[in-house]
Amino acid sequence: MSLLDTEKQFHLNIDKNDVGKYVILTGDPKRVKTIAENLDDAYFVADRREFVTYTGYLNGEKVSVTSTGIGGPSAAIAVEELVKCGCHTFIRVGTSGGIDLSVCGGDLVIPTAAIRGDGTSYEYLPKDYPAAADFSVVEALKMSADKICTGSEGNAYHIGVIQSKDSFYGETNPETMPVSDFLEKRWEAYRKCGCLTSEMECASIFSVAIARSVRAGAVITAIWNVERSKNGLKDTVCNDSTRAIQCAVDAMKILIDGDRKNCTGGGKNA
Ligand SMILES: O=P(O)(O)O[C@H]1O[C@H](CO)[C@@H](O)[C@H]1O
Ligand SMILES: O=c1cc[nH]c(=O)[nH]1
Repeated sequence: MSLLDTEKQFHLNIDKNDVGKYVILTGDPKRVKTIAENLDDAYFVADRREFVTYTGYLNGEKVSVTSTGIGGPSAAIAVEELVKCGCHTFIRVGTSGGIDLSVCGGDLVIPTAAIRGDGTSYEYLPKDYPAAADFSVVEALKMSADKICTGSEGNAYHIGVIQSKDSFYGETNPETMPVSDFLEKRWEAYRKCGCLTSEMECASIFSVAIARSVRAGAVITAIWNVERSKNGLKDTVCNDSTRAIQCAVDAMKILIDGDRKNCTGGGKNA
């Protein structure tokens, strides 16, 4: 008998009765309650380490919200333990720093894939395998972003490749690092390739999802874009996740309804 054989998952302190099969993930534990307020009849489930979980309902289906903490290792643990509890569909709601000049502070970014600048994904996938988001999740997020962003005074949304990395300050203060040359050249190459924005969990989350045959996608708010100010463009700072949360919630409803219509239990192998 090991500590891992208990009914409750070792880190998240949840079991399969505590969570729905559909889960919204987010980095910040304090964002979980705010997201859960968008579910019907949401209730608190567990709070251990960086992992806070609430459960409620969308369109009558049980849906959970769980925080992953910052970075790939803890995000991978969250997805692993949720999959062990039967979860098969994940949408990450996150924040990021814009890279492509078209991305303004407050814009939404829906990744099709994440550059694997994390360490965790290398313990899951071969090094040349892409950390791609699940297409049906991307499609559902695009449908909801179309509705949220069309005709609104607010910000645009973008779909494409993003960067995941392990060091926040390696992104924001690369010039202070002994490896500044490497970091700055790499960032510039990503920018030239059209990489949209930079965050810290998608590559690991998508990689675990691929390895475990479940679906994962993300909607990320770019809270600023230093490339814009460097290039003489206006750089607005907007750290408001309201639209990303709405986009994720609406997309989850689309996925739930789609699974019901197709008479599948959801998930990749359904
Ligand atoms: O807002 P969250 O989801 O935490 O995402 C971003 O914010 C954190 C860094 O400030 C990293 O976790 C990064 O991925
Ligand atoms: O610039 C940013 C902002 C949020 N999160 C990141 O990882 N980078």
